[in-house]
Amino acid sequence: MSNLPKVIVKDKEDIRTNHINWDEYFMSIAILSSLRSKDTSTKVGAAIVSDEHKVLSLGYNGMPIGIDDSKIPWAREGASELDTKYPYVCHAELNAILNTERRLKGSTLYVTLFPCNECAKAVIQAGIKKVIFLDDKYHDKTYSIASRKLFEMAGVETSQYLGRVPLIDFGDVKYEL
Ligand SMILES: Nc1ccn([C@H]2C[C@H](O)[C@@H](COP(=O)(O)O)O2)c(=O)n1
Ligand SMILES: [Zn+2]
Repeated sequence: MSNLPKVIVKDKEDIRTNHINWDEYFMSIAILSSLRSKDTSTKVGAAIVSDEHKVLSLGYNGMPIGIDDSKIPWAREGASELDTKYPYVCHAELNAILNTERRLKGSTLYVTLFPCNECAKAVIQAGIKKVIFLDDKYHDKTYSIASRKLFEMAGVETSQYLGRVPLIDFGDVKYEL
């Protein structure tokens, strides 16, 4: 039996419906990347893409390289902030920026969660010109408001992805909206 995916398209004659579009393709890659994250509550994935539709880098939220992530808490709350994940975890967008030596000027970031202000600063400094995000669950948090201000002032275009998302199911790890 073949392990290749069976090709199912609605209309084999219609060139528009028998393949996914660029946004669907790159957001799907960001979603798939998010499933690499060990965060038990929010898995975030990011893909940085050139204006020629080439993938320049990928990332997901995780502990910094060389840090034994089984020794760091993944908790959201603890006796002190030091007992939570927040001071240690490296965000998906920052990882994607740091995971490449390629020039990112003029590129587009696809990310499954709207960037925080720290990542927004890194996005701007890297010369990324467009951010396409999926979820915006922290829209009213101060760091999201600051991100929007920073992006606007720096001329970084942002837009929410409202297209189709893939069904990814590895059994024990799956993506659900
Ligand atoms: N744009 C973002 C926002 C957050 N993250 C990471 C940081 C944490 O690992 C997780 C958020 O956890 P929660 O507070 O929802 O339990 O997502 C990121 O990578 N990029
Ligand atoms: Zn961030």
